[in-house]
Amino acid sequence: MKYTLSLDEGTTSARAIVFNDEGSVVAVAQKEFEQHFPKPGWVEHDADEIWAAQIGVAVEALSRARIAAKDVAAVGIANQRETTVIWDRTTGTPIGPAIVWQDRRTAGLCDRLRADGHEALIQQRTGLLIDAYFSGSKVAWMLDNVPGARAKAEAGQLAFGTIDSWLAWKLTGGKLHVTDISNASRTMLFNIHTGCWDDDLLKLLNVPPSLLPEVRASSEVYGDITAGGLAGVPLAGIAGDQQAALFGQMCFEPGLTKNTYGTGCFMLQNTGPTAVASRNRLLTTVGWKIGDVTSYAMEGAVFVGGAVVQWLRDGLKIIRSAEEVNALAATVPDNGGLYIVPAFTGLGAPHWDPYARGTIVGITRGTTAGHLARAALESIAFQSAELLTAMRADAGQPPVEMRVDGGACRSDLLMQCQADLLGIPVARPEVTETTALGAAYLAGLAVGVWKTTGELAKQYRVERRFEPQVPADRVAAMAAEWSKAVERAKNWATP
Ligand SMILES: Nc1ncnc2c1ncn2[C@@H]1O[C@H](COP(=O)(O)OP(=O)(O)O)[C@@H](O)[C@H]1O
Ligand SMILES: O=P(O)(O)OC[C@H](O)CO
Repeated sequence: MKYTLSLDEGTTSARAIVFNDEGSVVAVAQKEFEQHFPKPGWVEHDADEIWAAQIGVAVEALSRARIAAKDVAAVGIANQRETTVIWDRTTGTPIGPAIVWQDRRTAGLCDRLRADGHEALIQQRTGLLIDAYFSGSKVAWMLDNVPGARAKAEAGQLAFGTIDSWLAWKLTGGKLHVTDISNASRTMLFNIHTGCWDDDLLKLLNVPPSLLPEVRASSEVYGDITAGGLAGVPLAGIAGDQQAALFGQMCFEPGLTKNTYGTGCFMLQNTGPTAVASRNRLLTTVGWKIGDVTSYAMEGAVFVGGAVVQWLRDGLKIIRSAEEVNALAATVPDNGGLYIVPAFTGLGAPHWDPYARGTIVGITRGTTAGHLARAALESIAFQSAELLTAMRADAGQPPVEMRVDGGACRSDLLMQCQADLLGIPVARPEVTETTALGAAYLAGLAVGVWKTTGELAKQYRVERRFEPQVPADRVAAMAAEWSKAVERAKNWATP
């Protein structure tokens, strides 16, 4: 039996999962790490804490699977994307906290780039819209705000990486400074058509090229791991977690689409070897590169998805665990006219408003905690439905079903609501750890555990399909109410 090990480094926790060659989960280990919110709109992680959590759970997963490093054919990484780390090449020490993808501190810089007329160039080269979400402005901020950073960067002493690069560096004791093309495509510094870092964009953001990792394919042997517990195992797969989930959902053909319900929600459609430019404020991104072939995807990103449930748990304290939201929401037959727009860190696609903030509208004397729970779950489904509306308007091939995964897809209530609002079936697979599965597949393909994507596609199994049950005119009325609520949330915080 050949095993693959996935390191699934998400926004709130590091997970390690051992898969067998049938793509089934053999063992899981998970550790949450701390979220730092030093100022409104700022979100930071400690990169050293992430590394300690990740290597810890990797060792624990092997032990739970009762296997050793020698039994592992390959390791794959799937990571929270865009989150930016800069570290000293000699000491391996981060120069400051990692700036997380949700962080809005660079919204002003992004406003200036837009005002100076760079939007069209950036969209054409990178497939992205100018937004604080992506790594480029975060790198610029660190170089300009961490004392001494710019001089060190110009002297070639610093390395930049998204979390995949950071983990690859740590796993190999500083031998590898690499990223994969799917992660590079989220930096706003990378040309998705030429497959190279873009000199014009590096100049625009004043980022010295010496900082940058080497861009590699998503499935290849990058090098052997040296870190204790995994020593000798090849690192052979890297992808951003959302692209990894698209791969793990076996969306190998153009038109196949998935939505992941984690901290945020990320809807991606495979568009094949063509980078399709969006006319509806979605993103064009690299799905993966295997051999010489690059596959592209169209993406809609919602910043707060499952995290609204965490807010009910940790902020309002009206539930004790995430799954309790479902029982609480079931105490009411409908939302009673209540809408929560969880724009806690602004709004992503298709609105792209960094100054939007969370809003609750429609409160009456009859509003209960049950209505809040229901409105929270519905907000996840409404935001995702907006993504599909944009995707339908853009895509040559509107999706015929939505493949779902991520922590919050466990909620049957949410999935039924989602099918109703999307108007297409929602398919929940048996293995919902599709992010990790995608990274395992990418790594396993590189070392011959599996030979082709056709072989992988045979492993796809649906656990439950949710069919739309609400008439289209009722859905349209609900969507109109939601849009009114979104307008109330927009443009609230002061730039
Ligand atoms: N049964 C559930 N019902 C609704 N939401 C849930 C449920 N279980 C987990 N969640 C939500 O899913 C999210 C966790 O999903 P996960 O895929 O682990 O996220 P991430 O990879 O972003 O850290 C949390 O935000 C949590 O609130
Ligand atoms: O950690 P997740 O699963 O919420 O994913 C975060 C995304 O990669 C951000 O772009």
